Amino acid sequence: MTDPIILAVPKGRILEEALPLLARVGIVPEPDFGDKNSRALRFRTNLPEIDLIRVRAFDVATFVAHGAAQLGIVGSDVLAEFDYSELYAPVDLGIGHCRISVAEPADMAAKDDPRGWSHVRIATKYPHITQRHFAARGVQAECVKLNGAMELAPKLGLAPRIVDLVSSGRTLKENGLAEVEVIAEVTSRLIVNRAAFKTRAAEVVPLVDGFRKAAEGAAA
Ligand SMILES: Nc1ncnc2c1ncn2[C@@H]1O[C@H](COP(=O)(O)OP(=O)(O)OP(=O)(O)O)[C@@H](O)[C@H]1O
Ligand SMILES: O=P(O)(O)OC[C@H]1O[C@H](OP(=O)(O)OP(=O)(O)O)[C@H](O)[C@@H]1O
Repeated sequence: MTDPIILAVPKGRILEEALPLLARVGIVPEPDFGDKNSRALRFRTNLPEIDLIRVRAFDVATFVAHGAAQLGIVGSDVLAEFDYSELYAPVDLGIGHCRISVAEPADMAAKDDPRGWSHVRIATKYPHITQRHFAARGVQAECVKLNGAMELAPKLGLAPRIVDLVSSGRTLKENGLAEVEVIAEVTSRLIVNRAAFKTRAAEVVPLVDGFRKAAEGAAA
């Protein structure tokens, strides 16, 4: 028997939105998969030819790019940050809606003009997106890499501005920050390892079609 196809799913907030989508594709994971207390990392499904792994959001792209998993579900923020050439992202799944934005303390934003910036210091989990965004208009971005809680950086003097994900805007507001520029809108994508798309086409192509139909059905 050939090895099962492995689908990598992020264990954070996308997981909840991914479960109904998987059901529409006809993939029902074993019960432990949705249980945040479970320590298991690899899970069987109702389909013997498909297993799921639950990994950190940024690691979904790494597992799939290296062919350790054939498919994955990942935010377009992660794809833009890594820009892996081994990945093909054929389906916008319409889940995980948010945006990636520049923010700064609300009192500073009230009198700031982003058009006047020539050099910015930014705390972020996304240094490549940040540098590309600012380089495109000739602004030099010096990034301090953090893995979370970016919102603390301005008040504590680590960096006056941040680049982070924003959805309701509540996290910014509760930390005295204001959004000053939207860099990009974000949704989650189905990603496929390019080599697997060719070598395991008989299994991968119907799955990609299944996800496309499930995403279109949810949007209709
Ligand atoms: N506020 C949000 N609203 C909607 N989608 C979001 C939001 N925050 C993050 N996402 C999406 O979910 C993905 C995972 O988010 P995030 O990195 O915050 O999760 P996490 O569980 O903290 O991940 P990790 O622990 O691996 O860093 C992001 O890459 C993004 O695509
Ligand atoms: O605009 P809001 O609706 O407040 O959402 C934005 C927050 O959501 C994400 O964090 P998450 O909750 O995933 O936690 P994390 O920073 O620990 O990853 C993001 O990093 C922001 O902090």
